Amino acid sequence: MSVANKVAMVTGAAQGIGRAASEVLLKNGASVMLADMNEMQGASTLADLSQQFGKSRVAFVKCDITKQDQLDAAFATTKSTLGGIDIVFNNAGIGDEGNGWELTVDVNVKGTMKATKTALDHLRKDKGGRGGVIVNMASMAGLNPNPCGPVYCATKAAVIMFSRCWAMNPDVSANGVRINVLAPAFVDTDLLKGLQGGAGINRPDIAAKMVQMVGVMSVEQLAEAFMELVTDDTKTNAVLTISANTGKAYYGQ
Ligand SMILES: NC(=O)C1=CN([C@@H]2O[C@H](COP(=O)(O)OP(=O)(O)OC[C@H]3O[C@@H](n4cnc5c(N)ncnc54)[C@H](O)[C@@H]3O)[C@@H](O)[C@H]2O)C=CC1
Ligand SMILES: CCCCC/C=C\C=C\C(=O)C/C=C\C/C=C\CCCC(=O)O
Repeated sequence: MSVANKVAMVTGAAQGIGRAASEVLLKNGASVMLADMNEMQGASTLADLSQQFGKSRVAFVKCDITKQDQLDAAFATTKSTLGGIDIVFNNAGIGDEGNGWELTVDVNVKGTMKATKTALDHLRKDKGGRGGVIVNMASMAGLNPNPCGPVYCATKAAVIMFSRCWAMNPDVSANGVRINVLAPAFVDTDLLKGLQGGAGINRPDIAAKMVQMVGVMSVEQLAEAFMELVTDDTKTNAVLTISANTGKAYYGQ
């Protein structure tokens, strides 16, 4: 599927991987709603991307994915501002193993689940949508256990299983929706800088060794992998792993 003239909504789009994915969608002719809870960073990213791609194809909506009313409003605004919705990248996520561990569960698990269910309500043809594709952001940490982030790893494992169960539901495929998962290892973003700073994780010394051993990818590499899951119509219920040292591989294939 070509993304030209399609409409996408990307959560966590104000920076990092979400911003890079939004940029590549725009480069390939899509319109993009940048959804993020960080209004200040969102406004700055919107200003940059509007300058590059024009004001008519990109917009920002404040959306905390843990809040159902904000998700409902974000989807409604996407449709009214950009003329529909075809692609949803549920990318927003955090990693805090310390005092904020429950928020990690709320954002990564409950937020992603809420956003997926809301996306299905807007994309499914039997619900008035026009079909499309949902990509949910997990992590290789959801497939490979490590001692640094038990909560984070568990949340990403939940994202993988939740997404795969929905993807294989015949009511989803029969109504034109594909669901895929992106599961990267380390990427050069603020989230990784937090990990490298040792904030909110267990055994930062082990985490530092893992990062050194596995290597770090650019956000552009992630944007390219995301586009593969969006544009390849044969991909549904696919979990694309990607890491600096081993490259891309489809889990279980
Ligand atoms: N950076 C890495 O090494 C890896 C990141 N990931 C995943 O990629 C996704 C994006 O992470 P990065 O770009 O690295 O992080 P980042 O910290 O640079 O960007 C995350 C964005 O999500 C937004 N966000 C956080 N909580 C939110 C909420 N409740 N509602 C809406 N927006 C929210 C933030 O404001 C921020 O703009 C996350 O799900 C993360 O777990 C997965 C594997 C590796
Ligand atoms: C681990 C604590 C989480 C803190 C959040 C910060 C960064 C998140 C990074 C990731 O999601 C990637 C994490 C782990 C990668 C897991 C395994 C790497 C193995 C890769 C390989 O074998 O090539």
